Amino acid sequence: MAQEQQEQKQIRVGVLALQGAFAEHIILLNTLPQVSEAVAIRNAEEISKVDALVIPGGESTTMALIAERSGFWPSLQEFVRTHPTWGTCAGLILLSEYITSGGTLKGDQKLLGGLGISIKRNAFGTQKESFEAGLHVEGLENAEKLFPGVFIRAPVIDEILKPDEVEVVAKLEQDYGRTPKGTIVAVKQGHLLGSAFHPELTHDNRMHLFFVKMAQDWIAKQQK
Ligand SMILES: NC(=O)CC[C@H](N)C(=O)O
Repeated sequence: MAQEQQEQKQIRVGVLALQGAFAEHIILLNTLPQVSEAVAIRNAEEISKVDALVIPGGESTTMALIAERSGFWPSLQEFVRTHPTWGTCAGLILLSEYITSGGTLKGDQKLLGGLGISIKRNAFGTQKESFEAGLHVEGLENAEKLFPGVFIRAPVIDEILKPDEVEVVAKLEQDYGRTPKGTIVAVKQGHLLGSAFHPELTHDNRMHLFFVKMAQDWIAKQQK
């Protein structure tokens, strides 16, 4: 196993830099020996040169609008369909198949899709109601040490639409306002990872390591 991991090639990771907290992701990714370089991605040419992508937190509607107006949307969507991608917060929203509002499926926000989940935006309230919660993340290095989950106008995953394919990797461990303990806040499906919280706003790079290893494993499998 250790041998196998050593043989894995370093990967070049892009961070979507249309809007939001992309700089912080680049800094954390660049701390990992598994990453040859982490770079900002703003167009089709730049995305064609990376092995994996992170879509940061920010404003999902703004990111979609910028990508669409600049003509980047189709290649962004194609990349997400075919390469390891991790969405955090607004990024998780963009990777979802559906957005729910009051329990009804709504299809009016432009989404990249790929994760068989439905999502509820701004589920915890406003910016002022941001909070930090210790999380157990399935498969994280030193998993017994809680991961500091930073939630800012965060979405929640309110339904798993494809239970055979989607793996839950983190849940809230206590109630937060109207959002109950047990609410799903991170999932994995094939080459896609999504988290409602912001690991880039911590000094803990274990979620970044988790994604990069998942991406390396997935890429290695495709080449077999
Ligand atoms: N911190 C965030 O990324 C907030 C996400 C934002 N509420 C959205 O809907 O896109």
